[in-house]
Amino acid sequence: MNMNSLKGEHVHKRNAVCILGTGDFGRSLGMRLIKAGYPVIFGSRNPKNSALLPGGAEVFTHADALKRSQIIFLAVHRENYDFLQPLCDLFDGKVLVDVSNNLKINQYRESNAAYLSQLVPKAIVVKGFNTVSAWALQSGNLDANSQVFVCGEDGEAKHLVMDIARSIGLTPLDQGSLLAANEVENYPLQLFPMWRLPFIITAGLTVLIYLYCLVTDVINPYVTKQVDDSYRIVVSIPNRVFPIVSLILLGLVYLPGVMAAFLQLYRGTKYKRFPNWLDRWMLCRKQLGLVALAFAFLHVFYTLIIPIRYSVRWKWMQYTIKESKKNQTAEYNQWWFWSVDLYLAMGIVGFGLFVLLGITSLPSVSNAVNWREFQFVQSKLGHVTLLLCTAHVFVYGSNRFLDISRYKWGLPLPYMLSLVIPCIVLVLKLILITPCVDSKITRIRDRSHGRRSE
Ligand SMILES: NC(=O)C1=CN([C@@H]2O[C@H](COP(=O)(O)OP(=O)(O)OC[C@H]3O[C@@H](n4cnc5c(N)ncnc54)[C@H](OP(=O)(O)O)[C@@H]3O)[C@@H](O)[C@H]2O)C=CC1
Ligand SMILES: [Cu+2]
Repeated sequence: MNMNSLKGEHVHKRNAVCILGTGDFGRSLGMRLIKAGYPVIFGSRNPKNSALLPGGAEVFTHADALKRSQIIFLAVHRENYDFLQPLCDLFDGKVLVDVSNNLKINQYRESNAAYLSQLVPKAIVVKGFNTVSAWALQSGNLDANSQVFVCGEDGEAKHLVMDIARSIGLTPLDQGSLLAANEVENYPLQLFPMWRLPFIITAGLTVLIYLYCLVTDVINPYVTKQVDDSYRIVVSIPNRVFPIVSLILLGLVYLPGVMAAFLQLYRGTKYKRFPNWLDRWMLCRKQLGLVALAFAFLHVFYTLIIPIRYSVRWKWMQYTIKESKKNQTAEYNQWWFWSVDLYLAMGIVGFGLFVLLGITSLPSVSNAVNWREFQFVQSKLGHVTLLLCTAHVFVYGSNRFLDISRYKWGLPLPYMLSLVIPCIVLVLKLILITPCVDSKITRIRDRSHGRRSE
């Protein structure tokens, strides 16, 4: 009749979940599970001493709790696992989830989950949930870090655990067999794991290109002509480095996607794992994109201040004085007007789309759009952004190349390097969207689907 009775019915459909250990993690997980409608049964060394447990949960001794449920979360530190040995027979055919973390990377020879499955051979051990903190579970603050890695030998057991994860608002990711547990356990101990590669690439590119420009723009004029152009260190050179690095990074965001599509095309199936490096690269695309966006922002700000820079105004003044002394005006150059407006416009629109891409990658926004919308924005719009930004840089540079008198040997090398990866991506993408190749890919994906449902 009313909502409560409906909810009550819903609750009855959920299977009871047992949690061994009433510490921080056990309690937080129990609270979330109860909110999601699961009956929760705690197993504790002191069942009477349980004032802090979430309301609605029941507490028993370990043995009694185990008898009441088919799925068990073990919220106890690895060092204390031996209490399970006498209870071994109660685990027969049950799913046992290992959520434990260690204090150091590779602290033990075998993963905690492997150790557990030796200790309790009758249980079906699944590793998971160790990447969420008790605090995040309790506060419901899962937006930023809702990913949980799950691995185990038994597919059905894994699905059960992944369903539970989903029902409490987490995003489970299947990592394969229990052999992956080592990696899954090391993950939370790494500092910014997804950011490491993007950070190294960005820092490397930035330093190299900066140094190159330093040599060509400051050191070379000083040594050969005794001209002191050292003021370029603070604005001119950074404003060349930022767009170049940004464009290279944006290219690197979309390169693994097109490479993966070609790999599928070559293999004729999409159900074969990608090589490890490609997987890793794909996983840090978002971070690469966000760094690229930050650099694009810097480029925009540095460009906006150009008119108020004293060095620039001084040069304009000198130019005007020179022209008036010669009593002549510069020629009216339509091509020049057009190309400057063109690259500025492409830069603005490209930057606008880039910001849009950044916004849609925020978890709170991507949760609000459905999968197709997200795919559309990130892939279609992403490649259009890349196209516009590449064109922006290309037209900007060709301006200088066509006018040989402005040609400096400092500009071309980093500039041309910045165009290489984006152009490769765009050409490959162009091939991929031609009707003939596109239909081939669709066929591969459809055929794979068919095979899977057989
Ligand atoms: N805290 C966190 O944010 C996270 C924790 N984890 C993992 O969850 C597990 C539990 O962590 P956490 O809750 O923080 O730890 P706590 O120390 O808060 O709780 C551990 C619980 O284990 C039980 N316990 C302790 N010693 C023994 C023993 N000798 N024999 C049997 N049971 C024992 C106790 O429950 P009782 O008194 O009821 O028997 C105790 O409350 C760990 O493996 C940890 O790595 C994973 C991700 C995040
Ligand atoms: Cu620019």
